[in-house]
Amino acid sequence: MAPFDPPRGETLLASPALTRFTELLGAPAAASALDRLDHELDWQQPRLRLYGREHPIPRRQVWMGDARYRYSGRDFLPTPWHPTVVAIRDAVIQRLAQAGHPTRFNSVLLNRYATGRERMGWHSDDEPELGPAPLIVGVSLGADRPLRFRWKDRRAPAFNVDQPHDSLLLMGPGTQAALEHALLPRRSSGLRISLTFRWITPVAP
Ligand SMILES: O=C(O)CCC(=O)C(=O)O
Ligand SMILES: [Fe+2]
Repeated sequence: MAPFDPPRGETLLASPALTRFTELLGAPAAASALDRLDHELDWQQPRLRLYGREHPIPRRQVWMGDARYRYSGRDFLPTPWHPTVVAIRDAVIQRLAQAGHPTRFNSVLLNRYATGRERMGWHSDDEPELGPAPLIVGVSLGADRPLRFRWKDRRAPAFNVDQPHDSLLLMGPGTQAALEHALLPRRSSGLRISLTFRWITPVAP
């Protein structure tokens, strides 16, 4: 496969699959999605316990979708789907289907980074309710902040993946088992909103 075959995306890593697609929504729709999400969502800044002390997370977030989820040992009820998020979700599903990855999502974590100081620390999205080999898709709107990856077994150097406005990054099965990722602080950067779509195994009520 050519390194950049637009319908199939740009292969950044073959195994596990890390694939980037650009121009997901198109310029006018992407600009209005960024603006609507920024203004219409009830952005939260929960406090999390870390090494025995509580800190507000260094960004804002909204959990959205159909499935209850557990985070830091607590159960949360997600916010109902916002129409802009439904439109983005459906564009993601369509783009991935064209690329040969039929998939579905029942939840999304939206992250809002107001400035380059806001960030997300090293982690893998490997909670049990995501299943053994989840497929997770991140959509980026606004400032281009690279996602940094590092191998858990240090088999190769860490690397950055650029996440331009209106792009989609597919983290295929096996990514969370082999790699961690982080959104590190940047000296100067404007507003960025990311949406990471997942399938959470529904828990019995
Ligand atoms: O904002 C980003 O690009 C990273 C988000 C992320 O890793 C997550 O939501 O789990
Ligand atoms: Fe993540």
